[in-house]
Amino acid sequence: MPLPTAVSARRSGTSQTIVIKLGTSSILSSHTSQPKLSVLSGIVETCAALRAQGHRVVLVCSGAIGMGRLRMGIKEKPKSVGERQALAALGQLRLIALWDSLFGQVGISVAQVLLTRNDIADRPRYENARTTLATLLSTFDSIPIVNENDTVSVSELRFGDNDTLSAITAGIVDADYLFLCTDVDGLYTGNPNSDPQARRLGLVPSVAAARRAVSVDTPGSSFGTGGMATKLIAAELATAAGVATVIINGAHPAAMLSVVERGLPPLGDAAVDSLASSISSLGADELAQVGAPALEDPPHTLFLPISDPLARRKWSLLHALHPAGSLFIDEGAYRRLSRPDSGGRLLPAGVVGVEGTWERMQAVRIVLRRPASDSAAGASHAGTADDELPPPATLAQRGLSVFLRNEAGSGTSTPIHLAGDEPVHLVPAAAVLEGEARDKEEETTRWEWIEVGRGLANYNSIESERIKGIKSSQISATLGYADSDYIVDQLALLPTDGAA
Ligand SMILES: N[C@@H](CCC(=O)OP(=O)(O)O)C(=O)O
Repeated sequence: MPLPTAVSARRSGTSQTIVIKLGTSSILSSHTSQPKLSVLSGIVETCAALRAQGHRVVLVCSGAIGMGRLRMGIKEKPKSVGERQALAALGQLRLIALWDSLFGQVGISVAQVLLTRNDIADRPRYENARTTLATLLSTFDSIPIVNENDTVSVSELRFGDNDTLSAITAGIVDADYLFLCTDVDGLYTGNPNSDPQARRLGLVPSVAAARRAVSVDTPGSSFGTGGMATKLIAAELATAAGVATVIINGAHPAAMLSVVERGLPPLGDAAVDSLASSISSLGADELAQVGAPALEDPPHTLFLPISDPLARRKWSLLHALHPAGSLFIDEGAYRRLSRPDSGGRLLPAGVVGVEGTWERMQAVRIVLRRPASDSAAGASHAGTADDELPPPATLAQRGLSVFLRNEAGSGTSTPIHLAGDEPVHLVPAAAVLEGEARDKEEETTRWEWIEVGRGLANYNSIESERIKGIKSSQISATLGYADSDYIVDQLALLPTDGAA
């Protein structure tokens, strides 16, 4: 089915697609817990004005749990998952009813879109969500209001925070702008309440540079799930998809009109270059340049879209589709994949292990297994609960158990944010593949596991397990059929720091 114009006519003329993310703190008062009606009305008026200028608007709105607490008169934060999910069910209804009534005053139809990661887990479902959103925007000229489907989402299929959800939504609808509304004026280098040197970043050409410039003590979204860390992740995801990302104070929604009217500075502009260096060097004089006068009114932080964004399919593969498992590859396979003529296809011969359960055409992680250098091994294991690898004699009896951990060591969840400076390390809790006989040398090798890319599986996980390590010419004899010579297609490699 051809895509409606909202998605296909990207950046044509002056009509833009604008995603606005509203956190709980933007819509509910932290003092009274009541809806900020004047702010909500301002958002409605701003959306109406943007649409009158020919733009399309998508809202990503938090607050279901907060509204549920308000409705049920619950003062404390809910502790159990069940309570949070039930309160979200009670509150989402109120939230959407409030928006429906406010937008109804200006004749705009709104549509509720509740998503879990599962809903965009594979290519067909991702395309389905894309078509639905595009149809809502174009055919029905409405404003989709997106939230996580908190009531049914289980931890491994959660987006986790609506900053990330909004960035993924922005990628799905090919947005031009993503506005992350919060309760401060932008991204600060420190906490302006306690640090007189703290500056608001104005124009940010590189999220990585901004990350180096910003201390962890930055304010923002103190009443919601996401803080500035999740906003930076969202900015990185969205700018990689070619979406200009703006952190702005949600208390003054009309400011978004000025930002869109002004447009983006020309890429490669000298001012942008000088700001790029000022942010990364952090000198006091240079920091004074951050927050250029052009961005003072209205105050905000603007992350420029990267000039050569990832192609849509590659972006969705790396950042939106939910990987159902992992294929572990050897260094030879990784070298072949890194060649420009690899065609993004992986032969079964280079696969040394399979983990997870998936069907054909689901996304899988491509994980490089290589002997750990001493320093890398030390870094990978620092601070882990399972610090010591099991002794070699027991390895063959243990099932493969790996968890993802980023450089900051922030836990065991699977991060979807993988385009940063550092590769994400898979830390082996037991560096052995289940049921696999290892020779002495293999058993004593300490492996390092690095996610290097993602791809779409041509064979399901059971088939993949059976054909791993064999030549393509043997697939037919092994499975009784051979639908493809390749175990994975459409493989996209992550940016690396020289993993091979
Ligand atoms: N989905 C949840 C909010 C999750 C979230 O990220 O909240 P916030 O940090 O306020 O944007 C809800 O509607 O309550």
